[in-house]
Amino acid sequence: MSNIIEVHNLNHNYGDVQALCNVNLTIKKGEIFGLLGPNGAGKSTLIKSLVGALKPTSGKIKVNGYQLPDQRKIVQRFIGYMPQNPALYEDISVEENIRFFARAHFITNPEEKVAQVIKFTALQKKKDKPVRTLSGGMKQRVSLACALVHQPEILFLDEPTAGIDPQLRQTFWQYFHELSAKGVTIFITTHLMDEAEDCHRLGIMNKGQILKVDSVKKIMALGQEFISIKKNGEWKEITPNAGLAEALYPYGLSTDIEEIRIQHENLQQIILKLCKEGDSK
Ligand SMILES: Nc1ncnc2c1ncn2[C@@H]1O[C@H](COP(=O)(O)OP(=O)(O)OP(=O)(O)O)[C@@H](O)[C@H]1O
Repeated sequence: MSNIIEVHNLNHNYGDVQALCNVNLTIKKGEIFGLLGPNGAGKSTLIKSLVGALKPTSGKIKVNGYQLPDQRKIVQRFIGYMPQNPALYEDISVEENIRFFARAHFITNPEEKVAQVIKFTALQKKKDKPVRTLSGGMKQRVSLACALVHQPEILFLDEPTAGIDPQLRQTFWQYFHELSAKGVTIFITTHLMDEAEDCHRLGIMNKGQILKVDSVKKIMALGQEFISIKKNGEWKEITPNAGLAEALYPYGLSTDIEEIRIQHENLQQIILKLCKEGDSK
């Protein structure tokens, strides 16, 4: 798969705050890439730089071969961006909002595309309602429809499912997988670990730096195993340094061992560990 996004030595300062420190990253065409990290890690700043909304302090960004921010007018034609807070016109209808975004992209057959995206995001029943009358989750759905109406090749989603119910989250992820299967590249930030596990690759960010980029499987493999053994009604925790068999050997297989539980560190714990390791460097 070819690289659709290339970031070299990217830095961004807001006055004294260094929000991005020497970020290097490549994103492959058609992948779902998840960017994770604690609050203030720099995720939104990176997304805003990648959509051409922020001028970097230094470094290079290439999206589909075009340089940012200089060629942002061209880049913005084939990318979609769903910001963290929906940027919608509250007093006009759902359909008029989507039409506005369609016209802003000068697409051919705007009415056809508006109708298609309303159907895709299942907004038919709400299309005539003013946005201000919608719930937060519905507004997120409209925001997604606006980001999709010009059929972008790359979709940037900044916490698209924050504050929405599990059913709608599932629907959104169904859309993301459908789009990815059609070759759309998806760059997403999330704090939700089940969503992160649905991505093809993950980037872990902290304090403006990318600490790790790898497949979900390889990042999960960084986790440790913990063994809990219940003997005579009491639990004892052991952390195997070598193999499982070696860790269990001293306990034998006697009948007074009532239960053995083996747990693997979860993604959240692995991310926290990577951030802590990064802090101590
Ligand atoms: N407009 C701004 N002016 C000054 N500092 C800013 C601005 N926007 C962000 N920052 C700072 O830059 C750093 C990175 O912020 P950013 O919003 O990119 O983080 P984030 O990882 O997206 O956080 P969150 O998970 O809370 O959305 C933080 O220290 C933040 O306070």
